[in-house]
Amino acid sequence: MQNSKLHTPPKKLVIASRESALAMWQARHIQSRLQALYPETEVTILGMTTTGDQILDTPLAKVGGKGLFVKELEIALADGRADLAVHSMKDVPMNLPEGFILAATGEREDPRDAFVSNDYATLEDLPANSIVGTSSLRRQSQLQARFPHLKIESLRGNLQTRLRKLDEGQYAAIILAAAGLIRLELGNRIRQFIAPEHSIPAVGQGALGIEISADRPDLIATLAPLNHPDTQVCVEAERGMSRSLAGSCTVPLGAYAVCEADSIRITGFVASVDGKQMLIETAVGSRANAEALGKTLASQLVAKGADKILAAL
Ligand SMILES: NCc1[nH]cc(CCC(=O)O)c1CC(=O)O
Repeated sequence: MQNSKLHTPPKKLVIASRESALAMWQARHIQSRLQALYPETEVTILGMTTTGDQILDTPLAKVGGKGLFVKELEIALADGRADLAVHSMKDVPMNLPEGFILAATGEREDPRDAFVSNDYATLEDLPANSIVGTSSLRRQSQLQARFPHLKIESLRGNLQTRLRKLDEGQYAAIILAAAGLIRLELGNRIRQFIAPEHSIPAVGQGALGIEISADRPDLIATLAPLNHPDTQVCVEAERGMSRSLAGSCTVPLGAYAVCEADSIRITGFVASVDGKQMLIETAVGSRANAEALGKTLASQLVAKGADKILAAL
């Protein structure tokens, strides 16, 4: 933290953000942190629409995945309209395009998936053939493994859109990330938090990513105080696992890491979409090499046959 006193921040900082309510909450959160750190700096937000926000009728797995939510923001970073972009880490591709780096990982909110329903208090209460909305293959596979009698249907759109579709009666229940609901003060919509053992979260779920152009190394010291070291190493381990398995939102895969004193404990899974094949492994290793720990976990999964499950997709 002494750094922030020693180094001179820029006079202006522009934050690129998607315009969804959650993205804007996250951008404003980072804006106020920066403003508190650097009262002399003018910190503004540049709101933008991304391709991912526009294609709402197709599951993400089919339209090309995570990159769709970050590309327009990266163009703004590259051409100097913005200095930093704030993302949900979950939406950040495993490999950033050349010329971009993650400058900081912001503290994780609750990483769990949440059960949201107007008619049922828990997943266990849903009658056979109930329609559950989610477009995440990760959520689908884990739900179907425990509740093969449920029907999963696609559900896209930002949080408000998804809640509206639930309220219109198209679904008996939907599954959302608790983090987004909590941040938008919609935590009262959560009927049940699904334990990470039952729904292993998405890589990076609940964490924030701060991306900059690799041509702006001057910003690294400016943004360093936003980094949350425990979140950073855990997300690094999760991303190491996913990267190693060439993971994206096109495959049913998840990983969740927690810090324990000097080590990290990470649990990850790979499954078939119907959840009938499900591999879950845990690895514990040093914080000092989080990415390598993720790779170790990936090789444990591969040793159990993960590559066969992934190839069959
Ligand atoms: N894929 C969209 C997305 N990206 C981040 C979040 C939630 C917040 C987070 O994980 O940080 C969501 C919505 C959801 O999955 O319900």
